[in-house]
Amino acid sequence: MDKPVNVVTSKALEIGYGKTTVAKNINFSVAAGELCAIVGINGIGKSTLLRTLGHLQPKISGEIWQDAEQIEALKPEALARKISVVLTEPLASKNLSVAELIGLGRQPYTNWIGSLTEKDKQHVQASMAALELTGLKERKCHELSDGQLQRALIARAMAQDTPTILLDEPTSHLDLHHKVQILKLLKELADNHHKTIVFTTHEIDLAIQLCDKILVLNGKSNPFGKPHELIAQGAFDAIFPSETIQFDAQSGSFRIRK
Ligand SMILES: Nc1ncnc2c1ncn2[C@@H]1O[C@H](COP(=O)(O)OP(=O)(O)OP(=O)(O)O)[C@@H](O)[C@H]1O
Repeated sequence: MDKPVNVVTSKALEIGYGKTTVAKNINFSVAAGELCAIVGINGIGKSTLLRTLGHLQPKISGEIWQDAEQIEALKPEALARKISVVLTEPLASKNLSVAELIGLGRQPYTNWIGSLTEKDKQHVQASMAALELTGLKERKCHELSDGQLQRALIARAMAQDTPTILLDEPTSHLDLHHKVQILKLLKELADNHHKTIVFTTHEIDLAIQLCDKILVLNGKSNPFGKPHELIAQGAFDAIFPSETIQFDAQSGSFRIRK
């Protein structure tokens, strides 16, 4: 059998700030074509983990691998061609047009002036088309709805053309329809464009329905696996206090305890 390609792996990973540990014992492996959600309660360390995986902050201990290389061994240019990161932070300039924002995704490939070649422009156009943004390409980013801006940020990551895409809460501030739309787009990017996609979310029910893999940060063992395996292990049962919310393994969703 062929070896899986573009695998992002963590082994005994410990994350945090300075000497303060936020989470440890994090072990997972996500391959090309797989969509993986990181879930867990507020403050458990989802965003910290995502930033650590993108090498935007240092780990405390353990290992993060992108295929056969540990990410600390990658030079910044090599990292920018392997991993794109979509964060929740506000944009530095919302005065950019949608096309300009997506064009920034080509920075790892452009010359020092940042001018786009024909190939770069083709990537920008393909990303715009995939995220259904072509009709909005002249719009300024401050004129977009939250859902449209989220799509533009994902298009920028797609234009960066990295095998791995990491996203921090790509569905926050969106209504249910647009949450599902974004998650289906991510699934489509993983399936049809063979990306390795890891994102943080509070939408556990949706992640169970749509993701190939889920990492549950729970402050202890941090179970990881396919949704049905995690359901069978009871990994979702103790995420929230049982006196308020119960996980229903039959439907794979949470129920309010009345
Ligand atoms: N820059 C920072 N310096 C020190 N501690 C931080 C910093 N950012 C976050 N923390 C702490 O790290 C812990 C994990 O925060 P993080 O944002 O990763 O959690 P999260 O699971 O993404 O939370 P949420 O679901 O609320 O977004 C929290 O206790 C938080 O206060």
